[in-house]
Amino acid sequence: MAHTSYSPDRPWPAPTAQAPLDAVVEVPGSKSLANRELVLAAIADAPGVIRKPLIARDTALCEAALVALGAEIVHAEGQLHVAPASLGEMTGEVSIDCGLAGTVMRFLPPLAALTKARVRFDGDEAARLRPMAAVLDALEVLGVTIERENGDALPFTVVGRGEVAGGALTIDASKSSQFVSALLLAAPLFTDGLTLRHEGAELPSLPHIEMTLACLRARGVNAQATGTASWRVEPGSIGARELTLEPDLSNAEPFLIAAIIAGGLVSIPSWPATTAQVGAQLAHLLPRFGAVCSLDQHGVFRCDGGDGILSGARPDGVELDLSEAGELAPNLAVLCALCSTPSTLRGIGHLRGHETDRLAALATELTKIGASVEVLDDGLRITPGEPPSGTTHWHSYADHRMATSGALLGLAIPGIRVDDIACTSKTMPEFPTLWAGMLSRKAEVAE
Ligand SMILES: O=C(O)C1=C[C@@H](OP(=O)(O)O)[C@@H](O)[C@H](O)C1
Ligand SMILES: C=C(OP(=O)(O)O)C(=O)O
Repeated sequence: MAHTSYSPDRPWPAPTAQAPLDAVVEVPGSKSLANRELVLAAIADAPGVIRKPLIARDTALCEAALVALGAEIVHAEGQLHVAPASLGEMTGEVSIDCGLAGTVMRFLPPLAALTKARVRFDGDEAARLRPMAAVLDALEVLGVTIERENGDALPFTVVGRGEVAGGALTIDASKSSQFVSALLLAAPLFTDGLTLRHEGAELPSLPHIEMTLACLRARGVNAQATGTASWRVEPGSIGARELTLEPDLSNAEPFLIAAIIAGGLVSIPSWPATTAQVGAQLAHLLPRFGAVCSLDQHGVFRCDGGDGILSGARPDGVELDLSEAGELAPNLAVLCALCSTPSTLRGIGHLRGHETDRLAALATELTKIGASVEVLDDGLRITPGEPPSGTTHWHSYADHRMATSGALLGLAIPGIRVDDIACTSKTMPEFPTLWAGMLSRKAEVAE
């Protein structure tokens, strides 16, 4: 897999923006769609094809896990061909590396439960801190044996019996919507399907659950929300598909925000007219910071940052509820630190269980660049300050969105060094190249 030559020992000098931008950025495929479609293709009733597949660490791990469970996956001429697994026939000892991918550690255990194998899951050191209880407890309630080595977290072994009865289940998904998605994705193969209910403080990232339902329905599965926090998936076969992956709209975010900081225009082609991706919310989130956003009939999404923050035109701070769009929060937090007045981001307490504790990480790193950050129960209060001169070491915490946040700050603040830009390979190995390409395209400045 493509990696940059930067590493924690060789920090990435984040480039500053020298002029307003005029760039077209082709963003690779959606991680969330890719790993849902990979999982569904691997348990479908016939072979399928994914065009424009995402080639990144999270998808590579998902593919390897599905192959370990018996699927056949072949990359050929920019397409991915998937021959489904016969889960019920799989026996023996299987080992699955989840890396740091939430979608792998949550989506794969219910599939493992449908095998007759012992499937051990582990991942990066940081992955062992990510919440898993709701999926593990749910599988146990459904009669699956889980051998736990670390309490509620990775590593653990799923001991499959070749079938899962399904039926009615209540879980607490307040720490991650992926618990709900994980169970819904496997539910058509449960003998009685699944009637699932969330009971808990809040339910984050609702659009990601809607994405799961949409992916299931596109394959002929009867999958519905039956209330604001309840769902029903009927048992039955999962249809095979040939599909083209949409670009990752959440990974478009740092490029679009770059236009707000540097000024000028950033365009993203192939933006879907309708989509289940939460990144579509950027169309109304970015105008809160003064951008003008539009989507034309050819599928080009444009973010016009006008003169840009670098010209001295700093937008007012914002009050945002990001409970639906938590994955957009780190890059928006950076933008808040460059505003003229304080901002509050709410609805994102669950970011403590993401790739790192993102609330703590953002507070620590933004403080280094002069902001005052208060960590709230469910978010962050960010008061902009005076950036230091000299070098600032921006720590990525192995988190791709912390790394892109550092790159964004570097546009405005000289001397930012991102310690691990290569961790963007989790969902977008091309990030450093795309970033450099974007910055090399400057707007014509009228004399
Ligand atoms: O299902 C998915 O693809 C995702 C769901 C969300 O997780 P949480 O509900 O844990 O925030 C999101 O933040 C993550 O980036 C991807
Ligand atoms: C939370 C994220 O990832 P994951 O799918 O690993 O949960 C993310 O990409 O912001």
